[in-house]
Amino acid sequence: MPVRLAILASGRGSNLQAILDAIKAGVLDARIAGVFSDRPDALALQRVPEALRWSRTPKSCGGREAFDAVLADAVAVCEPDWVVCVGYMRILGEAFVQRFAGKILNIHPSLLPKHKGLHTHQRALDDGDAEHGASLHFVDPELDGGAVIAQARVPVLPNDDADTLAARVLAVEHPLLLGVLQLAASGRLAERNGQATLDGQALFTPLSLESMAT
Ligand SMILES: Nc1nc2c(c(=O)[nH]1)N[C@@H](CN(C=O)c1ccc(C(=O)N[C@@H](CCC(=O)O)C(=O)O)cc1)CN2
Ligand SMILES: NCC(=O)N[C@@H]1O[C@H](COP(=O)([O-])[O-])[C@@H](O)[C@H]1O
Repeated sequence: MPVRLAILASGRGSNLQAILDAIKAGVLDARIAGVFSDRPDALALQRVPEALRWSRTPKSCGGREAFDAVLADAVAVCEPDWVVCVGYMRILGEAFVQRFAGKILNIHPSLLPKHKGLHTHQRALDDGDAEHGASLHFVDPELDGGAVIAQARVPVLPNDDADTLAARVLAVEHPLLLGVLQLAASGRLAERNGQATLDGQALFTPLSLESMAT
């Protein structure tokens, strides 16, 4: 039975497109139950049929807390097995996180716990990091503080700027996301007591792209 994915996105949706392509290719046993955005103009919304799109602005809902509640109700309607944040640029409130506890995943463009938050590529450059990358983690109320499931690493090159580095990271985000979603779809992934577990065993170090490929 395909797992039901509720997608939260605020932007162009290349990670969503990677999910759609994997489903179509038959390599991800999942279906998109809905795409939810805080930005009605998000290109991610255009990647799915209109019936799967939902968008409101926090302002139209009367502020952040009210928006989170309306969003949670809308996500609940599609009865997701997993809620997947792919470039969703709003911090989810505690009530939302608790309502979907253990089911919310996020892809973050840094090697957590380094560079939580925004502008991660420029910060990696500013810090002179030799490598950078992406993390796939469970979402908890703390921003980018949830248990890390998997990471993909890329070198920082001498002539990099934030855009070239972001492009190199994005290229590994897609396989990282799909590798973790395949584990989720096969029932092997879970969050227990704030820890990521695979086949019931706690993950003390994040999975790598290579380890998920085998
Ligand atoms: N409770 C949580 N919510 C979210 C998490 C999380 O780990 N815990 N991850 C984020 C995604 N994210 C980084 O991966 C992230 C999203 C948004 C922000 C942020 O500072 N947003 C600002 C608004 C920014 C804007 O409008 O452009 C804000 O919400 O005030 C930082 C990191 C998804 N949610
Ligand atoms: N803090 C969250 C964050 O910055 N997420 C990042 O937004 C981009 C979305 O790209 P996409 O819309 O092409 O999938 C991705 O690089 C993702 O890591």
